[in-house]
Parts: sequence; structure tokens; C-alpha cells
Amino acid sequence: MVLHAIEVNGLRKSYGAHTVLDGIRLSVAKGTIYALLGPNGAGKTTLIHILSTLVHPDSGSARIAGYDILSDRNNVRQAISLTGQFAAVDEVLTGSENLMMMSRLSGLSAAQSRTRTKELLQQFELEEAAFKRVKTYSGGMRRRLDLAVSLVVSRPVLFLDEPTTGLDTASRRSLWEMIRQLKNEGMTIFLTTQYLEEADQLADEIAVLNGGRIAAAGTADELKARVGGEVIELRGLKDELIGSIPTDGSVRDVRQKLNELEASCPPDVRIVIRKPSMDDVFLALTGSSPALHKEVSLG
Ligand SMILES: Nc1ncnc2c1ncn2[C@@H]1O[C@H](COP(=O)(O)OP(=O)(O)OP(=O)(O)O)[C@@H](O)[C@H]1O
Repeated sequence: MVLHAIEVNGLRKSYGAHTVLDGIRLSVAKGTIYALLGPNGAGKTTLIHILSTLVHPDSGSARIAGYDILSDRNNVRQAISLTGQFAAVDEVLTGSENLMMMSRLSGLSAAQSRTRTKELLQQFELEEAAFKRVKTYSGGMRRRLDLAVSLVVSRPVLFLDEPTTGLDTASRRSLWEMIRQLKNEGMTIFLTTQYLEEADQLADEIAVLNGGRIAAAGTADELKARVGGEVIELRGLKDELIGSIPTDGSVRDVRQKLNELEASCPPDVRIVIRKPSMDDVFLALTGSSPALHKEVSLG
């Protein structure tokens, strides 16, 4: 029995002299959500393209639903759905027409296609917009339609490449809910994201991709534990974040850091002590933070 929906072993890919993936090894348990977290250009899309058989790796191997991505490409393609970063829907057609077209292309009869279209419009909250042209849709509606189109035929493994990039908070949350629902239906979901909160909220397991390698992997709590202890946050008069300093949380360490801060900080800086966030994990593992604030270095 195949326990892992996705198994990746030593995948490498370079473009010219640029090594994009430098020996990726990971596994994704069936029925879970796995988030690959990394900054712009880290190689997330490249990995998804390799796993969905669109790009050939230089070396290494991977299995999807038990099928080898190199020697068993057709079976891999039958086992996956893929939603990329750019909408794959026809803007001139309505949402309903897009779903009907994809259903017919996937081999469903006209009657089956109508039933499936209705189900998907309902599942992705697109019933009201069903007969409007896609070019009038909001970003969130397009993403939902895109996801619906890729799920016309239900497959066990779903690849989502940055599913919520560019969406507002409300649309992002609604899409998260739909992704959770797909997991509840038994799907295995591999998603890439630049948003720490997204990985934190959705994923059973998170891997941080940096410099072509998986810098760390684990549950959100395990990754936060790697940063350890607590974080001292420095805030200005309007409660704006000025910086943060990791501490092991002991009285001794906190006192020492506060003493150093007292000597170097303006008097109106306030402090808050809190548990590490995914931001701190990212910063600790990659040396760069996607958030606006910077780690303050003492001494
Ligand atoms: N076909 C290609 N030819 C040359 N270089 C490429 C090609 N595809 C990707 N790259 C390079 O590989 C690196 C990783 O790109 P990739 O799109 O996988 O990153 P990413 O993590 O998905 O980033 P983003 O969040 O910006 O999509 C980038 O430096 C990119 O320029």
C-alpha cells in the first residue's frame, strides 16, 4: 500500500550555471496539506512543474501516488490536478461555460458535465456569477474558478502554485476554507506559498525552501520550536514594530538583552515578549524576512 502521496528523492535542476533545486528530498502523507514555503525565485514553481511532469529534472526521482514521474508519466498525470499561478480559464466565456468546456474535454457526457458544473459552481461559491463573463470577475472569483476547473475530474493529488498570491484578506480566507474542505474530502494537497500565515494556517507539514534546498521541515509548531524560547519585540510610540530579538526566555537572558537595549535604544521604545511566529522561523532559517521588520542585532 502506498502511504505517501508524494515522495521526492534527491531532485536536482539547473538552468545553465544557475542551480535552482539542489537535491530536494521530501515526502507527503496521504490526505494531508503540505506547504512549500519560499521567497520569490526560490524554485517552488520549478519543483511543482517537475512533480507534475511538465519539466524534466537533471537527476533524482519522485513518485506521485506511487507512480514514477519519469517512467510512468501518464499515470502521474491521471493522478493529479494542477492549478498554476496564472489563470487557465477563458476570459470571454462565463464561469459556467468554462466548467462545461473542461468537463466535455475531460470526457464527461453532456448530462454529466451539466451535473459536475452545477456541483462545482456551488462548492466554489460561484453560482451567482455563473453566467457572467470571467473578465468581469474579481481576483478571488477567478482563483476559485481556476481551482474548480482543475477539479472537474476528481484526482487524489492536487498541486496549488501560490493559490492566494495577490488576493485580499477576505478572498484569501475564503479560499483557505475551500482548500481545507478538499483535504476533508481525502485529497492530498501540495501548495507553494510566500505567505507564512498561509502555511501556518493550512499545512499539516511545512518545508522551507532556500538556496535550492529544504532548509527545514516539520509542523508549524516544530518549526517554531526550532527558533526556541521567546521573542522580544521593540515597538515605537504608535505601537509600530521597530525590530525583534530572539531570547531563550530565561530571566538571565532577557535581563542581559534588556540591559544592552537600554544602552542602545531611544527611551521611548517599548517592548513586548511573545512566542516565535512563522516570520521568526523564516528569518532564522533563510536569513531574510518576507515581513517588513528586521531582526535587531545587539552588540
Ligand atoms: N525555463 C527557465 N529557464 C531559465 N531559468 C529559469 C526557468 N524557469 C525558472 N528559472 C529560474 O529558476 C529560478 C526559480 O524559479 P521558480 O519560478 O521556480 O521560483 P519560485 O520559487 O516559483 O518563484 P516565484 O514565487 O517568483 O514564482 C528563478 O531564478 C528563475 O528565473
